[in-house]
Amino acid sequence: MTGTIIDGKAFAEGLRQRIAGRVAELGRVHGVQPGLAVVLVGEDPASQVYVRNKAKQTVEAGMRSFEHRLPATTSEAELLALVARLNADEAVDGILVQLPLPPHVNAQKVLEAIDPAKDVDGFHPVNVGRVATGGGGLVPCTPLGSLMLIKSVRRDLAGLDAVVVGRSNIVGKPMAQLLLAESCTVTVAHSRTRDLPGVCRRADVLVAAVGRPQMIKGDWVKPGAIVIDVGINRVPAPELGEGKNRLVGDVAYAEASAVAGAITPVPGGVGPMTIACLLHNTLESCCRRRGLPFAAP
Ligand SMILES: Nc1nc2c(c(=O)[nH]1)N[C@@H](CN(C=O)c1ccc(C(=O)N[C@@H](CCC(=O)O)C(=O)O)cc1)CN2
Ligand SMILES: [Mg+2]
Repeated sequence: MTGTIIDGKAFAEGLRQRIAGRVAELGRVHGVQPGLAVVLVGEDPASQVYVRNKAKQTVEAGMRSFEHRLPATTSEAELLALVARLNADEAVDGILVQLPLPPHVNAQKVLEAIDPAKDVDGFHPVNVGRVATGGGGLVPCTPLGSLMLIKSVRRDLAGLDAVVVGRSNIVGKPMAQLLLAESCTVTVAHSRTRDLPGVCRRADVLVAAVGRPQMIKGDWVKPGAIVIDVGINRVPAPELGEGKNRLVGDVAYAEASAVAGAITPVPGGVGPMTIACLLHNTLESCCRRRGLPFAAP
């Protein structure tokens, strides 16, 4: 038996098309064009790819893209000054500072300097608090996309046992909040959890966000479970040629897909949803900032 493969690439493409339709309508009816500013500090190769893709998909959705590429030597004060300018810029509805930042910059301080109304990453404590209290804050993109994929295979999650492996501020903690809001019974597991395989085996919904290649084995998965793999790990792949790498998730996919009811692949699962949800949040912040109605696209 192989579980349903949840095609995040196709879902993200559909979502981006629906967003583009809404953006076109905003322009026609209200003369408004959402704008997203993305800030990249330094030359991290993966971050450069993500930022390029964000800018490309922003423009394809009909939004304005403002790219700010700064050298790795940029000081915290210079970065804070840029954030202040973007906060004040009426054409900018969303601000995203690509992570990771260089070690000499206090990332939390920079994230907290972003106007919560423009915080399309949903990392500002005001949005974290609103999401935790059900108050309609901007939701971090990866957990939001993961929830959309879960709900694409099962609408009603009430009463299900959900296990989130990983407790990061970016994925694990907000994911747990979203599943709790869906009336799941949520466990957040992490590196110090006792009997992690046993805890995972209880999960009707299992979200893996630990950053360890293929750590979650097939026999940790409850038969029929929905498995969401947030991991993006580059591992050596000598079979592809000398010095080559390939991407794997946090889940041992071949084993787990034989047991799961539905599972996301890596690549092509959660990853593409992250940028689609960034556009979703930019549309949402544009509408909310201007007092226009926003309904999920
Ligand atoms: N400010 C932020 N920084 C970072 C975030 C974030 O949400 N906000 N998330 C990650 C990186 N990220 C977006 O920034 C991201 C990661 C992965 C993908 C994606 O499409 N992955 C593909 C594979 C891509 C590849 O081949 O490398 C997939 O999984 O299919 C998009 C965006 C860290 N920083
Ligand atoms: Mg992400």
